[in-house]
Amino acid sequence: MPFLPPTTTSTAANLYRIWARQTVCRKDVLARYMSSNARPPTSSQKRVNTQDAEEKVTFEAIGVKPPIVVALRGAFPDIAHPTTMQKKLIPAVIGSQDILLQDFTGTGKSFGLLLGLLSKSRDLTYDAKKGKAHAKKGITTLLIVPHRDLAYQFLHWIHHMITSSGDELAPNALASIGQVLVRGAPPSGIENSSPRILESIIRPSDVSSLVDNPPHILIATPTALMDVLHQTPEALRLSTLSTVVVDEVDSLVEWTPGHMTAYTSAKIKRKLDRHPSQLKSLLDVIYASQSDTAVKPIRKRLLEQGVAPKHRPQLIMLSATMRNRLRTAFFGAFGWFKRGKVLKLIKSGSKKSHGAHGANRTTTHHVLVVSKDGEVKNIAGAREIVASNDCPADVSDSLVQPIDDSEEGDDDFFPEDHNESMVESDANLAILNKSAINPDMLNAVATAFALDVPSIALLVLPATASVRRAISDLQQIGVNAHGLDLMENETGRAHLLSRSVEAVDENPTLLVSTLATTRGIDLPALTHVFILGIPAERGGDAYLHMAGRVSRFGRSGRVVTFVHEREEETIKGKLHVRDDPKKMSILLKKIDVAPAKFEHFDSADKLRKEELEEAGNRKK
Ligand SMILES: Nc1ncnc2c1ncn2[C@@H]1O[C@H](COP(=O)(O)OP(=O)(O)OP(=O)(O)O)[C@@H](O)[C@H]1O
Repeated sequence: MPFLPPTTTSTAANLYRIWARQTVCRKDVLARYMSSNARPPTSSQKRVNTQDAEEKVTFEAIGVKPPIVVALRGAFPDIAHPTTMQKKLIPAVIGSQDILLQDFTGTGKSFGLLLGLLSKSRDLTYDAKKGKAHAKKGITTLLIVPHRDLAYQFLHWIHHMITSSGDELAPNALASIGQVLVRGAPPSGIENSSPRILESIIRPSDVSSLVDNPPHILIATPTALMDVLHQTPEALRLSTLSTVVVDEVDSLVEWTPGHMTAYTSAKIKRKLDRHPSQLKSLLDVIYASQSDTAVKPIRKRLLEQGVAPKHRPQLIMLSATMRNRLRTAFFGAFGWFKRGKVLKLIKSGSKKSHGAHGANRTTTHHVLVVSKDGEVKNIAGAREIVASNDCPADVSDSLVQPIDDSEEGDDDFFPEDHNESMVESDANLAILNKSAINPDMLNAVATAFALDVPSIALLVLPATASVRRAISDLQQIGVNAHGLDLMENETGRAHLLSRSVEAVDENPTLLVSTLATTRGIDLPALTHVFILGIPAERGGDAYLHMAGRVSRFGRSGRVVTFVHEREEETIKGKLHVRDDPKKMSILLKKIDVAPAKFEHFDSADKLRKEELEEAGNRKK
């Protein structure tokens, strides 16, 4: 639905404000994004470019197979050279060494990983003990992801590469390279996908294509994999695996947080032992040592059936955020990695392109405070934006370095609940059960969206909110809102391959999601992330992942968080204070981010009145 001047009076003031100000400002907005994303290279970029040219580093030179390079050039012409990190990552992926990779969001970890995986030998498995490779037929790589949209994104990248020559794919051609295994009923919007994509997405209840046509790479969520392991383990044939990858690994494992009493720590450990995460159960089957009695029975059964791996497959784990304690646990408590045998590619914390904690310097961060009567203001202390000639972050200067164990931070957190499907299966029930969002907050988002977004933005809701309901509420006030759900929703999918902001969209799109389904998602044309409320649990890491959907690979972007104003309430004579602006300030400080003023809400009333009058005059 396009923005139209409203005719009713109930929310007319707000709607008019959105519509009118959209007309006034959005052309200027585009100009800003176009210029910020098309700046001349900095001296450091020139230096890196010259260095790369001198070294003549090509994807072929680091081991990517020639047909993959041809497909890459056809599908992604702007991806010309590997980055510094990819130069180390790709050869190691193609080889057989275990890898632990931590680098900033949007630096090409997942993409580089995929190029390496596609270049791995299909029919060989490496026996580290004998130092020999064996011929085999089966799944080569298990690529484990936290949610189905990320699985879909990987499949989409593969599909785009192999179809870029324009040739129609033969049946099963994509499925023999990559298949996606996820839970849930096939989403209703999926039928608009290519038939090759459709036949490559399977459910645990029907894994016949895994048996008939085992893919080179199986992309799956841990829950779906465990379903298959319980029901039809022979379909997975873990014995043929040469590599297991866990993307966004810190979102999939649970571990005992620090800074607590021995008693509490032991209690949590007991709980985690009783109810391990799906990923832990799965990796224990593949990597547990023979002495581990807890997992021995399952392994024994699978070994008897000939479906458990006899030899240890290569293990690769990656994420933009991995705390020290977790990395240490991979070697110690979990025992999945062996000390001294892992290639550790760990971000350097370069303050030039990223803050100490990894927030991208080409992102502008804003916090808007919404009062009880719907007034929206910048958070106290927000700095003025100074027009800057700073260039976009040079992804090459996020250097990979040996592990630095001095970055101990606040890791008192537990993993969130991973909901594979963003859109609830029973919509009505979900709408009733999940909490509605304060209309003033949604109005504030709609206003910021209308004023500042040229083409596409992402709204991330708290885990407790109903995505469907928010979409419906936003649509009612004229916002072109859709679920991010890439399988379900063609609107989101359409943006997977758009490379940049090219025009003011007459009717910009607002994609709506929760944190659990935004990790790792790459929508190159995205310029804005709107976050509703303070990121709960692991606040800093959660914020970095949400904010990391923009400013990817040197682009720029804006992140706007909406919080309620400070509230005080006296209950039974006791004063209760909820100070979200203060909490947000503390969170941003921890990750080395200083909020800037969102200019449209600056000295609010005066500016707004002037702009509205101007818009009104133009309309007459
Ligand atoms: N060598 C390259 N040259 C230019 N662009 C690249 C290169 N490698 C990757 N990209 C682009 O960078 C973007 C981000 O890639 P990717 O999703 O792999 O990042 P990531 O580090 O995995 O991010 P996240 O931590 O959010 O998962 C993609 O649009 C991809 O096409």
